[in-house]
Amino acid sequence: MLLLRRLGFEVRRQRSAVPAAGRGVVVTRGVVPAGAVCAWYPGTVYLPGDPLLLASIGNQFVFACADGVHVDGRGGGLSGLLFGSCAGRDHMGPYPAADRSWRTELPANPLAVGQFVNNQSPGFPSNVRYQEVDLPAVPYPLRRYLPYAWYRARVPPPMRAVVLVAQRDIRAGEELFANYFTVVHDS
Ligand SMILES: C[S@@+](CC[C@H](N)C(=O)[O-])C[C@H]1O[C@@H](n2cnc3c(N)ncnc32)[C@H](O)[C@@H]1O
Repeated sequence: MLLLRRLGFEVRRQRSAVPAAGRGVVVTRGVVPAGAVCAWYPGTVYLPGDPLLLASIGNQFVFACADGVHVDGRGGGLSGLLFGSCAGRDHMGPYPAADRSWRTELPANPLAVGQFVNNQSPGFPSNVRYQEVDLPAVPYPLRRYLPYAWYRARVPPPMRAVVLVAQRDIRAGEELFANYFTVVHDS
């Protein structure tokens, strides 16, 4: 409801319209205007060379950025444990280092569901695109809202984020589809 009031739309995980594709992300209310950020792709962020092999086994949620950085958006299993561990390691005094709730069915940031956006396919053309964003130094009191943790300790800013941007107006009832092989990088 808050999302609808603030942004004019709401997105949720739901069964995909694509047969056998599992769940996807659907606009459930309002309209996502063209150019709006409509989801975040959360996860543990791996720099090139970081050991992702074990966490990537059977994992459909590893997002490869154009520069060799990877975001592991799987909320369960080893991936989920690693995210919790890295976020716990980076906790600073009273300030959580990250929003850990994206791994649950009720993420505190309702936009942190981008890892469930399905790939375009015949009859289901893409209506969103991935955009990599390098966030400048985020003050500690605000990091609790970010669904990201570095795998590696003590990585200086910027923090990598991946968001999904609407390519056109997307109306209630429509599912979000991306092209898994197209990424835009902005610093
Ligand atoms: C990042 S996950 C997306 C969320 C996934 N649908 C789920 O329910 O967990 C990517 C996986 O979703 C499925 N998927 C995505 N797009 C698809 C499509 N167009 N057709 C069939 N399966 C798809 C594939 O199994 C793929 O490996």
